[in-house]
Amino acid sequence: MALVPNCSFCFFSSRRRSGVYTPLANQLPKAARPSLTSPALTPSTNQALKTSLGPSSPALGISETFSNLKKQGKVAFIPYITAGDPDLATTARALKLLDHWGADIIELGLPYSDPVADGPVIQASSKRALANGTNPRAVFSMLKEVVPQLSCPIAIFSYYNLIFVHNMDWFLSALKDCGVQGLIVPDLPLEESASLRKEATRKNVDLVQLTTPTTEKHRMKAIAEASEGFVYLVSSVGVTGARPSVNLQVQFLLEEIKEVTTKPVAVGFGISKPEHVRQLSLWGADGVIVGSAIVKLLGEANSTEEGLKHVESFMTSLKEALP
Ligand SMILES: O=P(O)(O)OC[C@@H](O)[C@@H](O)c1c[nH]c2ccccc12
Repeated sequence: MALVPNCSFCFFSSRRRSGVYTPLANQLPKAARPSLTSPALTPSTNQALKTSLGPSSPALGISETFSNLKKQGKVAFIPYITAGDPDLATTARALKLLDHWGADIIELGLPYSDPVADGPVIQASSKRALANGTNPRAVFSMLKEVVPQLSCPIAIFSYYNLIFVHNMDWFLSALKDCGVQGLIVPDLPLEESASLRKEATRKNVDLVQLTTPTTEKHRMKAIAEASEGFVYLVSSVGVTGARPSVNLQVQFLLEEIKEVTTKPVAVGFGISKPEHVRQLSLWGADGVIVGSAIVKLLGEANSTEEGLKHVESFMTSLKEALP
């Protein structure tokens, strides 16, 4: 199904029993974080470290992150994972490791029962997370503990219905309280986003807007003007999911969008190979967003350890292809 920003979806999510987030075991400052294979990540070491650690320096904002990277001639690497898949303790650990492995911004998805813009990999991931009771409250309580230890900003990814049923003011206050800096709502068309934009601005949360290959230029301009933090350029029509190659149209879409905005533009959908990220950076993308390929590695591994190790080597291969 094409992601059509000017079509509003109406979702009814079934309310879930409240998930519980157990306290995070491994709290390590960025500098002290060994790779996954190191024995240092044992509960007893982490417990000892836990008492001595204060919060790391607060993460930069999303816009600052992009401007710092631009000054260095670098492109932002933005991984997406689904919160609660396979559980929130693993998500807490994955956030810290993605940060340690060089994520510049992390997109954290709230699992939802009707993810119409998602392909099978993220749909399955959401299903697993919902099955273990993951819900926004549990995710936010996990983030309250983890965000102060990250050096990269977090952007929450949520379908609009989850915001609607939890009350917009509560939802955005909760984001602010746990230190989340951005929000991406793929099924909220620009024309229907005024109140959410107003609330997000009040709470100093960047509401990122999305533009697609089918977006008319005048509308692309309006979307870019309304977008905070960065503009999300969806690379291809259809749903999320790794693709063999990058849509060649993206080169022209990037040229077009850069004629109408100076805001950073990050490209997502289908990115899953080093040659994809290399090509996008040559075409002028300010960031690349990788979701399904990472979610698949995590979700299909025999164990969490194995999944995280696969993600580490996959992420390293993509980061090496970026300037
Ligand atoms: O999964 P992909 O093809 O790598 O695309 C990024 C995507 O996962 C993430 O940005 C995202 C997850 N669900 C979405 C729904 C719509 C737009 C974007 C998304």
